[in-house]
Amino acid sequence: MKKNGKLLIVDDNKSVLSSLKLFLKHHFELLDICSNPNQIPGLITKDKYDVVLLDMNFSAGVNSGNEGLYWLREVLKLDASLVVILFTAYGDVNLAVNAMKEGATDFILKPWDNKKLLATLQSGVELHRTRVQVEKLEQQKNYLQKDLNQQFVNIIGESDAIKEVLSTVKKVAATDANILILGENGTGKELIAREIHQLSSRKKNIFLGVDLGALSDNLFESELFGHVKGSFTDAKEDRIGRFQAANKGTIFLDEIGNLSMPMQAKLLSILQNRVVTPIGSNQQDEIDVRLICATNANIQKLISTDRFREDLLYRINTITIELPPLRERDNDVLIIGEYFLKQFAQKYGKKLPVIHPEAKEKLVSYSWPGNIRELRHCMERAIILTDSEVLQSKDFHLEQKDSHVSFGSKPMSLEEGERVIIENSLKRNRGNISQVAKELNVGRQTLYRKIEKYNILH
Ligand SMILES: Nc1ncnc2c1ncn2[C@@H]1O[C@H](COP(=O)(O)OP(=O)(O)OP(=O)(O)O)[C@@H](O)[C@H]1O
Repeated sequence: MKKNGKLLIVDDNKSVLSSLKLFLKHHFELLDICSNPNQIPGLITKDKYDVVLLDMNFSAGVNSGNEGLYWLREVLKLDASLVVILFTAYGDVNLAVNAMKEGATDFILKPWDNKKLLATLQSGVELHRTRVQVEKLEQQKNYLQKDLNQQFVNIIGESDAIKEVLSTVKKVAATDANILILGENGTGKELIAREIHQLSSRKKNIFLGVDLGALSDNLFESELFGHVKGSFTDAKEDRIGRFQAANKGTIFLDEIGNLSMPMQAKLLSILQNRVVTPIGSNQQDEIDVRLICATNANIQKLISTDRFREDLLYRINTITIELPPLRERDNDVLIIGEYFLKQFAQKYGKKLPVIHPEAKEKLVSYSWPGNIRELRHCMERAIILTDSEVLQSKDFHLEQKDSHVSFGSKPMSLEEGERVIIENSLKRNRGNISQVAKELNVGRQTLYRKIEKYNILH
């Protein structure tokens, strides 16, 4: 017979306790007994039991049932989802009705019938499991609701660079491999993460994004793993973490490079053990999530300066996808720009303007430090402000400072200049040494020597 359910029996009559234990221990996976109700607060923690079978009268000679009602309230304060079944030799209908109003689920009279008692306790276990499931689904729904408010966006672009990314996305989506997406701000890392989820077998389940950059160390654990009511001052109610909410789906951890070392250790242990423990609970929740991480930081540099754990990197980067900056995506600036123009013209009820060839040149030669997000804002602003059918250069307000080339106005030595040139060329050619050597017209060996000399990470 399969044992199912976790039960606590509280009764001051020790012989009642031992005969119940003898009979019920074959049916329940956990069975605790207690003859002193004052021990209840020490015994109950969130989700430890499914059902509490609670005597109504404890002090000798008192049989008003008031003690039972008092302890019923205390039990429910400790875990509101618990199923409490009251147990009394002096039961009457009024007492039963009062107890049910206070949150008891059922009532059993002594002397009891074993078969009936067992059936009542077993349905109590089912009821508790359903309550917990409903609670989780309710919170998952809240997360989903937030996600539904996100607009669905097509991935636009015809450059070789983006085509290559999309072909990798198709290959890896079907697997459950952990993926690390690298790329500057606004290059579409989240969009790509969503696409991977959409193309995976998990697409019917939740995609949950977490901006780690916005989470303090204090919030990290409770947001990701959940907490039980009262485990810290602001924990006003039980709450599931994002890992539990994303169960069977995909979790997207953005800005992973911003995670502090202690939090990296916590994340690593979760990924190794595939279980999370909410703060204040001693129950572990198994997690089945696909992990996609993203960062705009140079992870190798963070590792070499002891700011990122190498073992964590190996856990999260089974596959790495690098998103090229917009300036390296050939004509995509115009293709994506015109797509946004059309979108915003519709949104603001304007006639779709065309872009003057000179303005097109300006858009193509601009370095787009904020990438596609900046392009989107730029197009929105142009549509809002223009009354003309042709958009001129002046209609696009571009940040003139070219952040890519970091030759500032302050004096610089020849060597410093050389270093900046090499770094920029490496960025442009995404670390491809042969292309950089060709572009700078030096031999590969010379280039390697200089990279070493200037301690350039690539
Ligand atoms: N190829 C694309 N086609 C259409 N829209 C895109 C494309 N790539 C990105 N976008 C849009 O650009 C904006 C920025 O994209 P996203 O938020 O995915 O970038 P990110 O790299 O995750 O940014 P951050 O590093 O700041 O978190 C979003 O509005 C997104 O919908």
